[in-house]
This record gives sequence, C-alpha cells and structure tokens, in this order.
Amino acid sequence: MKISVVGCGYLGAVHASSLAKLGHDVVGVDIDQAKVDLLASAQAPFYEPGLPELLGETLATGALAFTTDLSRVRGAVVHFIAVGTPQQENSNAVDLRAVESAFDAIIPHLTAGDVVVGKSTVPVGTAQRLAARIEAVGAHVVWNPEFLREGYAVKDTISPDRLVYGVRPGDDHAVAVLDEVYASVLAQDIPRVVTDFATAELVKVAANAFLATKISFINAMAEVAEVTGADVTQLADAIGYDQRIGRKFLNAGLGFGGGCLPKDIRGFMARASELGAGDALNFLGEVDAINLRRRERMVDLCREVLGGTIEGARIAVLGLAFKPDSDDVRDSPALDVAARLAELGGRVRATDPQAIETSRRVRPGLDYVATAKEAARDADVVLVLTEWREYRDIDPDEFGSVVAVRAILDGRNCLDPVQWREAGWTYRALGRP
Ligand SMILES: NC(=O)C1=CN([C@@H]2O[C@H](COP(=O)(O)OP(=O)(O)OC[C@H]3O[C@@H](n4cnc5c(N)ncnc54)[C@H](O)[C@@H]3O)[C@@H](O)[C@H]2O)C=CC1
Ligand SMILES: O=C(O)[C@H]1O[C@H](OP(=O)(O)OP(=O)(O)OC[C@H]2O[C@@H](n3ccc(=O)[nH]c3=O)[C@H](O)[C@@H]2O)[C@H](O)[C@@H](O)[C@@H]1O
Repeated sequence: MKISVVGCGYLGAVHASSLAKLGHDVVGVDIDQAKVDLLASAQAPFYEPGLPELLGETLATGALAFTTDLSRVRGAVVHFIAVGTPQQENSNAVDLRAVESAFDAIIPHLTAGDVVVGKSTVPVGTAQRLAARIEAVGAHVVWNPEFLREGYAVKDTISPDRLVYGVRPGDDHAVAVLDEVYASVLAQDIPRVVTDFATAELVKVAANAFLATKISFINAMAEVAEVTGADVTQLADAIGYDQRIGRKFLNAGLGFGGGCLPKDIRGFMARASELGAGDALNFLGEVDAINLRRRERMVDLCREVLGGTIEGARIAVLGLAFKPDSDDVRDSPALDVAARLAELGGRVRATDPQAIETSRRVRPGLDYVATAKEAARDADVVLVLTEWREYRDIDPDEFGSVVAVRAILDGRNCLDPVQWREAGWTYRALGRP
C-alpha cells in the first residue's frame, strides 16, 4: 500500500521505516529540513537501536523516502499523523498546534476514501473535532495510538502488545484499510481492539498514567523504606511475584522522565479538569509529586554523603539520558539532578554513552566528558543516574583507583551493594539501606 507518515520524530521515523519493512511504499514528511536530510541518508537523528539499519535497508529498496514537501503524500491512501504534542509552556495542558496544522495542511492533498490515522497522543475529544474537517472531503479518520518504548521502538512497532483503532461507529472501510496496513502484524496473533475515538484516545493516556502510577507507587514505598531501614528492591521482588501485581515497572530510583509519561499525566489531568472530571485524576498530581521528590532526595543524599556541603565538591555523574538505550533527555531526571548539583556549586563532571550532545543543547553550561573514568577522576562522589549496561558492569576495585573518595550513589538501584562495599566503597541508594 502507498502510505504517508507526517512527522518523523522518535515515533514517525520508526513508524515510517517499519511500515516500509512490512512491505509498504512509504513517504515520510517533516517540516525540519535537517532531520529529513539525515533520515534520507539513512542516519537516525536520535539514538535508537536498529533504526539506522532499518532505514538503510528500506531506503535502498526504494520502499521508503523522506521529504519536506507535503504534496508528496498525494497518491497515498493512508496518512499517519505522528507530529509532536508537547506540554504547553505555561500550563499542564497539551500543545496541539502541530496536530492541528498537520491535519489542516493535509486536507488539500486527500482523495475521497483516503484514511487519515492519528498516532500522536492527544487529549480526549481531539479526534472527534478534527474528523469533521477530514470527512468533509470524503476521507476517513482513525485514532490509532502508539505504545512503543524508546530503545525498543522497532520491535514494539513490528510486534506490539496490541493494536487499538478508534473509528466512527460502523466505519468498516477504515477498519479494513488499517487491517491491510497491519496485515503482517496481525498475522502474529496480536490482539486488536476496535473502538470509538474517545476510548482510543483514553486508552493511550490511561496506559501511560497506569505505568507512571506503578513507578510512583514503588518510589513511595522507597520513601517509607528509607525511614525504616527496609530494602525497596526486595520489597518489589516480593510483591512482584504476585502475578496480579507483576515485577515490571517496579524499579524504584530516580523516577520517570522522557517526552511522554510526565507530559501525558499532566495533559490528562488538565483535560479531565476541563471536562469536569478533575477529581477523578487528583491522584495523578500525587504521582507527579512523588516522582519529582525523588530528584530532590538524590541531591540531599549527595549532600549527606559529602558531609553537608555540595559547594566545591567534585561530583561525577554517570548517565544523563532519561533511560538507557536512548539519547533522549526530555525531562530527564538524571540531567535535572546533574544541573541542580552544578547550580549548588558542585564541580560536576558528567557523561553518558549517547546523550552528551542532546544534554549539551539543553544544559550547555555543564562539564561533559566522554567516559565514566574521566568523569570519576579525583571525584569525591560518583552518582549513577541512568542504568546503562556499561555502568552496571563497572568493576568497583578498578574504578576505585581513579576516584579521590570511594563513595557511590546508585540512583537507579542497578548496582550490587555487596560488591561495592566489599571493594571499600560507601554505597548509598534510594530506598535501600
Ligand atoms: N517518543 C515516543 O516514544 C512516543 C511518542 N508518542 C507520541 O507521538 C507523538 C510524537 O512524539 P515524538 O515522535 O516523540 O515527537 P518528536 O518531537 O520527536 O517528533 C515530532 C516531529 O514532528 C515534526 N512536525 C511538527 N509539525 C509538523 C508538521 N506540521 N508537519 C510535519 N512534521 C511536523 C517535527 O519537526 C518533529 O520531527 C507525540 O504525541 C507523542 O506523545 C507515542 C508513543 C511513543
Ligand atoms: O507514550 C510514550 O511515548 C511511551 O511512554 C513510555 O515509554 P518511554 O517513555 O520510552 O520509556 P519507559 O520505558 O516507559 O520509561 C519511562 C521512564 O520511567 C522510568 N522507569 C521505568 C520503569 C521502572 O520500573 N522505573 C522507572 O523509573 C524510566 O527510567 C524512564 O525514565 C511507555 O512505556 C510507552 O508504552 C509509551 O508508548
């Protein structure tokens, strides 16, 4: 099928190349010329394992192309809209300007029978409002939320846990067209939920709200563990064995960040308030607050280990990305903590396997170095803030020879305290004795 994907960021670039891999003829459109140039030369504008290979393969066969020229969507029968929906600058609400303008801009290029598929995460009610404009030219609208995780984006796109189609009741044409788009995904027996617009929009934000709540739940337990001497990692293991609870998303530490969970729970609360259902989501305010408190606690722990003052201390920060296998620093807890320590007068030297350039753009004043050893040279304390494999694998004995003081703070509960303490380190973590 001939398909267009409008918006080629983290979501759209992966979606476009994955659909090309699944056998479709795909054109990706973005307004950012630099991004389009990179993608067209098979370079991913961000770090995502497997994406450069996928781009290379599908561009080479001619199944995929990128452009800034929206008129090239003509002839495609399905148009995915995957533009950004960030948090508004001065409120918790979602900034829908990119979605609105992408929908408006595509209308002159549509043919009756085309299907416009919203993939961006939007406040409930958006699809219903935008659909009227699209339907006026005889095209159809589906809201098909995306659940991929950065770092696993290609796998999650080709083999998702489920597909959700939000359609106008009885729009069999739209359902049939999407089934054709996803034929090889559905062939893997992936569950498919066909529902109305509002439910599809809500499924997306509800899923992210649930994940955020699970993380903040375990971080709330970490707060209590800290004042009782209990170990939140063992607690998570023990409750996680209960299959109704499950161990996934129960890793306590610095909490959630990234371009989605934080802004999605805030946008969800803002939308529910507009609709008069704000009270139903009051708990998400607490989820957000617990999450942000973890960053402060990390700074306090650092101060404590340094004997009461951060000013002038040499602090090594390992990890800046919001999670491993990503260079994304949008609302990154790690970068936030690093910046806060520097603001408090700490002599911070920070590193990350992939996120130095992205961090530099947001926090140009920090001192970035290429390796963990460089960061840790003569340090008074080392902080692990993103659980990259290479940090988890550090040999405490060998690493001890570069620092001034053997003190390590494990912001992600990803190190073995016994191993570090046996090597003579002061080991401290969030929610763990
Ligand atoms: N990043 C992720 O892992 C996931 C993101 N989402 C959702 O997908 C949407 C996109 O997110 P990301 O890809 O992370 O954002 P992003 O900011 O990386 O990418 C958005 C892209 O849209 C482009 N754009 C903006 N206006 C445009 C227009 N009028 N025409 C063409 N291109 C335009 C931008 O230049 C940018 O490249 C958001 O709603 C997000 O919540 C959903 C699931 C996963
Ligand atoms: O809507 C989105 O954009 C996406 O948001 C999240 O995906 P992502 O932001 O890529 O990352 P996650 O793996 O969910 O991690 C989010 C944050 O939670 C933190 N986290 C995760 C798990 C955990 O146990 N503890 C924890 O602190 C991570 O360190 C990270 O900062 C969801 O997992 C995806 O399903 C969703 O599609």
